[in-house]
Amino acid sequence: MSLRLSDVTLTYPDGDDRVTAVDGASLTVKPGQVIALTGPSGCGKSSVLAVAGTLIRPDSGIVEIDGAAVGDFSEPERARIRREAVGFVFQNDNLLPDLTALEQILLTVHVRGERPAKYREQARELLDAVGLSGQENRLPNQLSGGMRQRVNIARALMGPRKVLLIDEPTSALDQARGRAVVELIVRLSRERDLAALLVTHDLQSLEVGSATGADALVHMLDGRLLDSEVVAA
Ligand SMILES: Nc1ncnc2c1ncn2[C@@H]1O[C@H](COP(=O)(O)OP(=O)(O)OP(=O)(O)O)[C@@H](O)[C@H]1O
Repeated sequence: MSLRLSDVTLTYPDGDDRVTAVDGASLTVKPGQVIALTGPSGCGKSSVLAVAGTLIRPDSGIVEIDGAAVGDFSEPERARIRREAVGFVFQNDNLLPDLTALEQILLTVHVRGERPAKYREQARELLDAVGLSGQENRLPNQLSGGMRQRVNIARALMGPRKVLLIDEPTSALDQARGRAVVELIVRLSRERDLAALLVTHDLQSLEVGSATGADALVHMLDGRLLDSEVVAA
């Protein structure tokens, strides 16, 4: 199992009190599977991603990445898992204005303390995989919104990834481009055996249960995960 949350609860301080953002959530995402998570603003979707990606320790419950219970890990070990095994795609592409598409991807290698030169070919292959071959020397302001999001996705895939966590990837895109980005995430997750958890309000782009769409849609309300609509075998 690549990503498993078991009875996870997360609270945040709220004045003298605490607010419950995630309330006993359990979820399994298998390798090659894309599970979409949806629900009203403030229901806890981003908090689920943060816990799943080891950015926040939950109050209780177990988070397993590739079979390892990461709650037992020290902070440096959790940081290593985050750098190596987990790819994040956020709503805004967060690309650095002075770096080319290829350099954006190689930056993740640099951050891991490795020599980027060794990974140039792999970074080029990733740009090919997201449909950006020939665009590697472009700066962000020379790319469209959809292309920037593709660089963002390629960057999240650099390294020995097991889990892909995606927060509202289509919010800055029109519907056709949004659908293409979801299709891309689904295709790459299946090809690379990644467990992908995708938060979105954009239900139209998901095409749940179709060949190119998410495998299942899980609704969230007040910190709780409700039944999923379609669950792939
Ligand atoms: N750092 C924080 N400190 C205190 N409360 C927080 C913090 N982050 C989130 N919350 C609260 O936790 C709850 C869940 O927030 P979260 O951002 O996970 O929801 P969401 O479903 O992702 O919302 P949105 O769709 O608007 O991004 C909300 O009540 C929110 O106000």
